[in-house]
Amino acid sequence: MTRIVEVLPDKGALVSRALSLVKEKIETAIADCQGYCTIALAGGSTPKPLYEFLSQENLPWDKIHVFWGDERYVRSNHPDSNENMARQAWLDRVPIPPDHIHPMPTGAQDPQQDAQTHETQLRQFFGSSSGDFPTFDIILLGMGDDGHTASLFPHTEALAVGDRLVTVGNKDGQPRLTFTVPLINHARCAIFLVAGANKINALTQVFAPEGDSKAYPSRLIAPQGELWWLLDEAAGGSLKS
Ligand SMILES: O=C(O)[C@H](O)[C@@H](O)[C@H](O)[C@H](O)COP(=O)(O)O
Repeated sequence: MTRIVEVLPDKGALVSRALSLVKEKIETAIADCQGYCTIALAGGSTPKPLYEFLSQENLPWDKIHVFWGDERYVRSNHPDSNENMARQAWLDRVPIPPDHIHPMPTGAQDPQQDAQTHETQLRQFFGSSSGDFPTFDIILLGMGDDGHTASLFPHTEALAVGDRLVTVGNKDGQPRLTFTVPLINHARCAIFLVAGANKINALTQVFAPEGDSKAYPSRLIAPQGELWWLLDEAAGGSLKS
């Protein structure tokens, strides 16, 4: 794993840097790999402006496949849905083929069943048999002020799932669907976008040489390729010293 940390002056600069990096990684994936790019999106508030900027780009949309690294267990038209946010901010505004958009299913009223369904969908897309882990070109991640990422929350069972691609996360008793740690760690490139002073403590714990990964699950993220941390000064300024 190669870790790159960039601290940007403010959130606007972070989003601009993220745009240039994501565009670069998309173009590299299309050129270097299989002729298309697979990108998994993060939810939450930080990446939304990035998605809005991506909607204004002229990218080879027919060579891009979009997935989500986690999803709240709500209908896709719910205001809390990560799919809904990304479609409104980006995907509904560009000519990406509809079958290039691969949302996590949440309609079975059974999170375990939907997690298994998406696992099957991923394995079919990547042609990967059970036991191995497909490689996403890009996985975008946020980090909560508790150190969670995707829907891998502190001290939950999802952190220990090592034989699946998708599992059920748990936030305060509410189910979510999430990529597992090993799936994220098989990525060519994982990119954290973290902004705001409320993330200082969690970042300090995640970057500490020693620490409790169960308490700060973002410590578990170590992709086989590149791990990028794009931070604003408010969140990551103290890490520079
Ligand atoms: O579904 C989600 O909410 C995200 O996947 C989650 O992991 C998010 O990235 C963090 O909670 C940070 O959220 P903010 O970007 O809003 O701080």
